[in-house]
Amino acid sequence: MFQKEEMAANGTGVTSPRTPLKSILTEKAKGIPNDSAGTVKAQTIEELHSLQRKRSAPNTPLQGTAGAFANLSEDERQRQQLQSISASLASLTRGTGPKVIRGDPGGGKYQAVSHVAHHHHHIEAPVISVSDSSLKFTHVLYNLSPGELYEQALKYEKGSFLTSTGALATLSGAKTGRSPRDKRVVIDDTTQDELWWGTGSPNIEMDEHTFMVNRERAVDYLNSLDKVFVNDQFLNWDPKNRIKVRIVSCRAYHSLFMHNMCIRPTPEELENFGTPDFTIYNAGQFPCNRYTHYMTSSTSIDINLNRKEMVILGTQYAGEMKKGLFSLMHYLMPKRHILSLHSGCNMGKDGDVALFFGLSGTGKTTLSTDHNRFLIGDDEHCWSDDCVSNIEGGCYAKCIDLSKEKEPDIWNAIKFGTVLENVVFDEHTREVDYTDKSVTENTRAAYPIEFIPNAKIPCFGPHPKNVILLACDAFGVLPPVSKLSLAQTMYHFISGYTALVAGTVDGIKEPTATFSACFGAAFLMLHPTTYAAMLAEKMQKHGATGWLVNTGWCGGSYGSGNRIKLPYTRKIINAIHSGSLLKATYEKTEVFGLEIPNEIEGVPKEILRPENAWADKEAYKNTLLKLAGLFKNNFETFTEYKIGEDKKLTEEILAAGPIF
Ligand SMILES: Nc1ncnc2c1ncn2[C@@H]1O[C@H](COP(=O)(O)OP(=O)(O)O)[C@@H](O)[C@H]1O
Ligand SMILES: C=C(OP(=O)(O)O)C(=O)O
Ligand SMILES: [Ca+2]
Ligand SMILES: [Mn+2]
Repeated sequence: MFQKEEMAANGTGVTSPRTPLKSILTEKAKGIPNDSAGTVKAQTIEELHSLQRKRSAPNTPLQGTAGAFANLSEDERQRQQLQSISASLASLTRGTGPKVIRGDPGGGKYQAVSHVAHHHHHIEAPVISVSDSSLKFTHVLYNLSPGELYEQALKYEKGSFLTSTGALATLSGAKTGRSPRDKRVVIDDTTQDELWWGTGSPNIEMDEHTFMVNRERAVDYLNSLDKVFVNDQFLNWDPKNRIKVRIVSCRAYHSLFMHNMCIRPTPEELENFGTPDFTIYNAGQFPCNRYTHYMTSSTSIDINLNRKEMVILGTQYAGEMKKGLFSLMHYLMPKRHILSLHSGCNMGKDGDVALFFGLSGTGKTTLSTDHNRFLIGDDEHCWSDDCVSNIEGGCYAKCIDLSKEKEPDIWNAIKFGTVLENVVFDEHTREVDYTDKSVTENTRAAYPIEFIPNAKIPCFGPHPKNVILLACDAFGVLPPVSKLSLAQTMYHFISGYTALVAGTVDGIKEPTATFSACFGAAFLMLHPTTYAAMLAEKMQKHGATGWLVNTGWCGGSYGSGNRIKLPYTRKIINAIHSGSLLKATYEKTEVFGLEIPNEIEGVPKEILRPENAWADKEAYKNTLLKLAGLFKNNFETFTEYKIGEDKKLTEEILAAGPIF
């Protein structure tokens, strides 16, 4: 247990008061009044420095003997917390192993506390490194604050820098995006029947034993380190359906990223945190063993629903943690009859809520972050019988070509506390060049949602009125906006289309169509029709209107046309929110059968109808038919499925695709 003498011996406890030395006055100084207020109370330099940092619970462990009563319970709390963390990190196949103690090995500001119940004396951190892992100590940096994490990153992690606006610039290493091919899900008696496997599914199977092999590898790696970061946080703002998550990681960057992205507990909530519902072991700096069964590269992201654990090896891209937890929610929430959504969400002053679905880069974050509306969340939500709630506590915005004029709220959110991934900055001024793609095109900013001035906190709201499906159509044939019937909404939701221009190689780049069921197949755990049926039911019940918005090209495909200007898309979105677009007159398009409004205030009439915007009408028609064919091929896999109990709706959905 924790003992006072040992604390004093460690240099951080109380020392016996010394008699201050008498000051010597020189002849010269005699005329100058003694400014007693300018003398510090500290007796030593260490003490002086310790005064600089005000103690606070719960992130900074208590030092000294302030408040005997509070101290006791704090010790006990810390002991329990450490027991829980070391249980998390225990090797499950060996009797002995590294021990977890609290604090930073290098900092000296943290107090080492022995957690091992049967050790009644304090054990000091080893001075020499020992090869016997049972003698090894791993320090836990538990729920550190952004300031503490900045210091850790700047001091120990190469590639960490302060930018001119106070953000923490980091590098995610070799991987600058997710590795969906390296994702594995444990197949067991339960998941075999419950989950979506096979063609089109993101869930590639792995057996329980292999999961344990990777888990052991991750845990051993984490335990071999001098320190690990532990975040205990929440998912889902709906208090009835909150999930407790623990993230064990090796980098301050990862800890700060999750601090920003998950919901941050209050000190009281942290005190009563208890056992997490799910734990991530992020040993991303360390590769998996490619000779292990099921491994096809040195990266592996493994989910075990039965053990409520996720293991990350061989990738430091922080988005894996965020989207791994999203996959978990896609499993847990439908079990509670709650629909999990890959969407942004915001609310107007009158309480009208809109959802923004779309694949990566289509505008969920950009368009849900709207200065005239309250932001509920930018990427992951739950729709229950009571409300729509954000799963996360932060946003993850793309930064490529970010401009202050077009996206002021995101721009201003990039300040102290924000993690800026893989951006390039001026070595001297530390000003970020958002146009620079030298590291990657997928540059990102992760910030707490309250960095957006009009965030709706707590992040939930009433049932949605509008469901906006975003597609960045690089073919340039989908209209900038169309109103959808329920069947059309379901057809496009299940299709999950977008077409981006991949790569930055010189020469002409063909747009490539991507179809991703429910606008996020990569994160689905159950068959897409499960989610689709729930969406249809909810939209019907609450009378929500579906819209298809093309945030991509118009007047031609990528190369000849241009991307629709963001201010125009914002005007379109405003007309949806205000209800004015619902009252417009419409005309139906051929092939896709989409209802296009005849006019929208502030948007040039000629861009509303794609064929009018294209100079080459024949090229337009050919491109349109090409895309329609791609839609048809993609939907083939779904034609055998029923969507919910409503047979009529299923038939309507099948008929709601392109006809040619
Ligand atoms: N018309 C437009 N509508 C939406 N986004 C646009 C438009 N034109 C350009 N963009 C850019 O496209 C990107 C959309 O990315 P983002 O909102 O992060 O997508 P998501 O959150 O869906 O992954 C942003 O960089 C944004 O500036
Ligand atoms: C973080 C991601 O989300 P998005 O690109 O949709 O913002 C991702 O897909 O890796
Ligand atoms: Ca996403
Ligand atoms: Mn986004």
